[in-house]
Amino acid sequence: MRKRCRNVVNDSREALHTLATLMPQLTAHRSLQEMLEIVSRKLGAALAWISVDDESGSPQVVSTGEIACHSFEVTHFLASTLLARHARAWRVICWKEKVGETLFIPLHPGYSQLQSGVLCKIISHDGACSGYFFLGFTERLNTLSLLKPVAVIVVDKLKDYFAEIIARERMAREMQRVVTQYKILFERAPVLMNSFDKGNRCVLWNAECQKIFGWTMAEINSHPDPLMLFYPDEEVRRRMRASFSDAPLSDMSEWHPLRRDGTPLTVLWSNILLPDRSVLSIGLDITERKKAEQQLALKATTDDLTGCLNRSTILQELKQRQEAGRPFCVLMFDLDYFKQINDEWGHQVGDAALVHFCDRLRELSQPHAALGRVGGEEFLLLVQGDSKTAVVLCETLRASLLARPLLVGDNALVLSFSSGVVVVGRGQRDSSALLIRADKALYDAKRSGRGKTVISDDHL
Ligand SMILES: Nc1nc2c(ncn2[C@@H]2O[C@H](COP(=O)(O)OP(=O)(O)OP(=O)(O)O)[C@@H](O)[C@H]2O)c(=O)[nH]1
Repeated sequence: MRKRCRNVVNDSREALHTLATLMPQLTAHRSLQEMLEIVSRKLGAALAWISVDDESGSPQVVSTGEIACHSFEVTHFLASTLLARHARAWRVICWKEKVGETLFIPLHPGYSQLQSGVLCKIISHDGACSGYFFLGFTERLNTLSLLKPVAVIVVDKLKDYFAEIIARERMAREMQRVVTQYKILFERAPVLMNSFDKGNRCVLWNAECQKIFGWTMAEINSHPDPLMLFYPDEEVRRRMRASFSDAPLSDMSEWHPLRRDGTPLTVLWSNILLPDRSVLSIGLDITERKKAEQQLALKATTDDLTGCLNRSTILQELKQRQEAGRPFCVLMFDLDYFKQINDEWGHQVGDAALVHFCDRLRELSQPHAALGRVGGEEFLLLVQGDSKTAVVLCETLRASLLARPLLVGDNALVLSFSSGVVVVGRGQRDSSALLIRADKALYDAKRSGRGKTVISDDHL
């Protein structure tokens, strides 16, 4: 066995000297482990431990010295001493010899080595926590007659600090538990969480951020201004920085940051300014939801076959343009002999003819024109301009349908249409009257032989 170097207290002068040098070192700033090591070293103990009752029911044991001691042995040892029964704030038991036989099982190396010991029960002033403090020696206690009073004085001093140290260590463990919980929460939560310090360095970038944006934290921090990766536009970055608020989650606003592959996302962000001027951002990626909403909205307003606005949407658009008060033209189109196309070529070719007609018309229309399907083969077009604009458009469309007929196998179908035009002046707000006029002009075009455009000359 290794030769031990001890500083065992063996006369009164030495005891006093030990106490005098030990006491100033016992301060509440130290951890239990540090306290234990100092006391055990100073008093020459081969084993020292502190056992603190825990809320969990199993005592927390801190030990030091050459002989290993485990909480299992401590629990059994304490039970055998019956010290737990004593309600006094502290109490001491001394073993003059063979304490190892009480503390350890026969196979344990400490069984025969440990001869004497001092066990103290300590209850804090407020009774909130209790614990045990043990010092074990390889020498017999009757040769160390001064050890007990020294241990008693030390324990009395320690008692004052125990509650404080234990509470502090519990608090530290609790803090650690909370920090671990938050770390797991930040890391695994299915929401975007990131944080940038006041120097614009990324200090938190959770798994969801990495998954959605595609950047790792190291990649982000390799950029001089990480925000640029997500918002290349300077003005957007300025607005983003202005949105940092110290009111958490009060206003989640919609942003369109870029992913690593350059595709835009739709994210609801709440950017919380923390007291140290760092920013914690919590976000929800609503890109897919937004797309689905847009698709639903599109479906609700467009005609599935031709992609034009549907009947209710084009009529609503007509109303809005009338209310805006600016002059415009209404063109009502109807394909000629469409029934024959269906009958001769089948319904699918009829559908293709409708799509072909709308595609040609869209190509020729102004960017702000509105095209809607109001019936089977009947369409409404709203354009800026006068009757001349409308007539030119109709003629150009006829030329386009002639130049680019609908191809059905080897056959080329030239689509013909009739149209009625109404010029809408300021103050004409009755859309039903306007549609009646357009319909009448269209009917006149049909009656006069089809393939024509008639301008309504009625006045409201
Ligand atoms: N393929 C196809 N046909 C449609 C659709 N909607 C309506 N139709 C057909 O369009 C035809 C319209 O016939 P009519 O109102 O007689 O019109 P037309 O044959 O063009 O005659 P005129 O307008 O007088 O020149 C009907 O046969 C409808 O079944 C559609 O979505 N697809």
